[in-house]
Amino acid sequence: MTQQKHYPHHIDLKPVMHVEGVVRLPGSKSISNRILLLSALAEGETKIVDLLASDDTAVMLSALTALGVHWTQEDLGPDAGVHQVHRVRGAGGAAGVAFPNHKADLFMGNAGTAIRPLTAALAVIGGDYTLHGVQRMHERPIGDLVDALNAVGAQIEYTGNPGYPPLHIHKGHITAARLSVRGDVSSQFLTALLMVAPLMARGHDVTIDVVGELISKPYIEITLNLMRRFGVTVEQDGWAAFTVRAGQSYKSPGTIHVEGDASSASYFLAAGAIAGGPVRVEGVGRDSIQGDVRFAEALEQMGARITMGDNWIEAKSSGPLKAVDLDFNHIPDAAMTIAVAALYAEGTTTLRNIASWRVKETDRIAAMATELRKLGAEVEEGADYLKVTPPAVIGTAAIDTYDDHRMAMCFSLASLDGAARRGNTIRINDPKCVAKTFPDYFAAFAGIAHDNLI
Ligand SMILES: O=C(O)C1=C[C@@H](OP(=O)(O)O)[C@@H](O)[C@H](O)C1
Ligand SMILES: C=C(OP(=O)(O)O)C(=O)O
Repeated sequence: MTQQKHYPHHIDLKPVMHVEGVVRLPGSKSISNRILLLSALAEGETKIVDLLASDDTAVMLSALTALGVHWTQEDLGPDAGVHQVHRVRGAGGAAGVAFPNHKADLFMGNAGTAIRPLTAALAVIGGDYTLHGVQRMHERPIGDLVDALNAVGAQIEYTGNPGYPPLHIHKGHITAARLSVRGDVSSQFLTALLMVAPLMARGHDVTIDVVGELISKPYIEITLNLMRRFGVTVEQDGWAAFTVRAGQSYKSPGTIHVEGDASSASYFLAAGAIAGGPVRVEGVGRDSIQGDVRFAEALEQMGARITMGDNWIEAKSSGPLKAVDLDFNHIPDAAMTIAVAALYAEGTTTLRNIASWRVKETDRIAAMATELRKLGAEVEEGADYLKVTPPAVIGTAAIDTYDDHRMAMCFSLASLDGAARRGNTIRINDPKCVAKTFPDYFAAFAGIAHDNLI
């Protein structure tokens, strides 16, 4: 993959006495992969500024190449790294969307934002496609999406275990005007169907009904917002039904800019809240379309001082953090950062309504509980919750990361010196997993870390 850095087998983080500084965030994963697919489905060429460069976007770009979609990355010479520019030539037109290659084998790594929407797009467009990923991808559910599509005439077959990738997509025939999909395992299934609804709404409206409680709702807002930028509006009946009127199709917006990643912001903001600050992240703020900016509210409830502009957020400490007891269904990714920040809070922090953690990069409830306990925390783990009571002083430990970028990034925070609860030397095993969304994470973390104890 293009983003491989030369990472060692492990990284040892010395105790950090103080954090301060400004971090320019990498592009949002959720926005990047949505924009790439929408650009490919649209009519016209889209210029994308500041696309995330990471494993998850690399697999999406490779898939577009395999499908025959033409895209380029501009060589900006000395400006490279300041602003990234990609151009994608859309495969949409008056006759619908036609990818040049009708047969392809697509490796999707462990990118949910790639495999789920692409499965829907390829099932609707039709062809002879196989989609597969890393071993963990083959343990992450996709059955609700496949059921929704096959029920209306798609031809998607499981070539491994039923309900999971790998998949083989054959040419189906979808004419239905109404589909239904479960919303309680992953919101990405609804996102996938929404993104392809205009491809189905040829000559008739298409309505998608959501069965069961929809989780991770702010990600649906990102989907709807970006569809609008590409010229398609969706009528919403609460969170229960979504209708795309007949005759709409995606058109390139010309140039589109990718915001900084709000989930990636959470580690730096938490660092500022724990160990002095101020730490400012640039690239997300009040104007963001990402639900994870609401991480700042949770941090504020823990006692951090937060300030926000249109395109930046800043966090600093204001005395010891306090424990919180909150529902984190709306911010499942950034919520992991709260679980580690809880090491520095007075009292027991409870994270509720996080069952989806169990089907992400790893079983994140189990992994989080195991690794927090290594540092001396008392942890109670339930089917959909976690309770974290911090130790008096954080222990030293080698943290296993389970090929989960967020485990590696979150646990870097345990090296911080926060209030009376001194951080410690922390070994992060297999740190290269951060390449899924943030290949330069440890360099960015080192950039705000000061007065490291040798
Ligand atoms: O649509 C998206 O971009 C995402 C949705 C969320 O997944 P779930 O809907 O499975 O919770 C989130 O955890 C993931 O990192 C990105
Ligand atoms: C759950 C995540 O990823 P994915 O997009 O693969 O679901 C994540 O990035 O935390």
